[in-house]
Amino acid sequence: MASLHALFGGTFDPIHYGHLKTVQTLAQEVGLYQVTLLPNNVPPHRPQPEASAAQRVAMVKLAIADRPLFNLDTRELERQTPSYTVETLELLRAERGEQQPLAFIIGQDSLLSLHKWHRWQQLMDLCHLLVCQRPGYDRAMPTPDLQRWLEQHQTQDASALHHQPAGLIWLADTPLVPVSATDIRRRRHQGLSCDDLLPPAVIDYINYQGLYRP
Ligand SMILES: Nc1ncnc2c1ncn2[C@@H]1O[C@H](COP(=O)(O)OP(=O)(O)OP(=O)(O)O)[C@@H](O)[C@H]1O
Ligand SMILES: O=C(O)c1ccc[n+]([C@@H]2O[C@H](COP(=O)([O-])O)[C@@H](O)[C@H]2O)c1
Repeated sequence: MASLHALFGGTFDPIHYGHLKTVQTLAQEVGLYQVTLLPNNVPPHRPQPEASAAQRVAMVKLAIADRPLFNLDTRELERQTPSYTVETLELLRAERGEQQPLAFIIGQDSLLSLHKWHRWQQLMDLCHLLVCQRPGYDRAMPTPDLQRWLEQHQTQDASALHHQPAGLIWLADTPLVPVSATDIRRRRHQGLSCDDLLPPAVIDYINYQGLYRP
């Protein structure tokens, strides 16, 4: 069986240490050798990003240049329709076959609103979910039905993620990293420093491009 392929989708407006540090720890926890960053083009459930798709990808490239765990898949940028995860996973499944273990990484905030995603119940037929903790978000699901759904899929056996193609949820024990792209954009708009929140090369790019200006 091929090894577990993990994807990490996001708007990355901009990419930051909340993404990079949590996923680096997650990779050690479950044994991931490669994590593919998947920047979306048209985020389904939020206003359009401030940075263009090209700028968001440029920032991702700078952030991962010295982090060999990560690589980049720009396929969602080729679709002008909303970047529905289920559609991207269907394409990957078709390419990689039924038996390849595939995982999609999300933060706890995304898990809590997963039931609002396009065709959300089909996601578990296509991938595992690896969920990173995030400060300020409840660990319990918003309704008893959703909590039952979570418990039906949850595993505490990391090796199962590598041996089953899809259908499991791993609630990771990753550190709480109190960084969000919203906060970074707000700090920039207010003229505040963002040192320590994202890689220096990304900060240089933001300055050079005049992004998130006051
Ligand atoms: N600090 C963090 N800890 C854990 N997961 C995170 C963190 N920041 C983002 N994520 C997760 O990374 C994925 C992509 O996030 P995204 O690019 O939207 O960043 P964000 O900081 O949540 O952005 P915004 O503040 O604009 O909503 C989402 O699944 C999100 O839950
Ligand atoms: O498929 C959906 O309906 C859907 C709804 C919300 C978010 N997503 C995906 O989840 C990932 C994180 O989203 P975001 O908005 O937190 O950057 C990103 O890959 C999005 O395209 C997907």
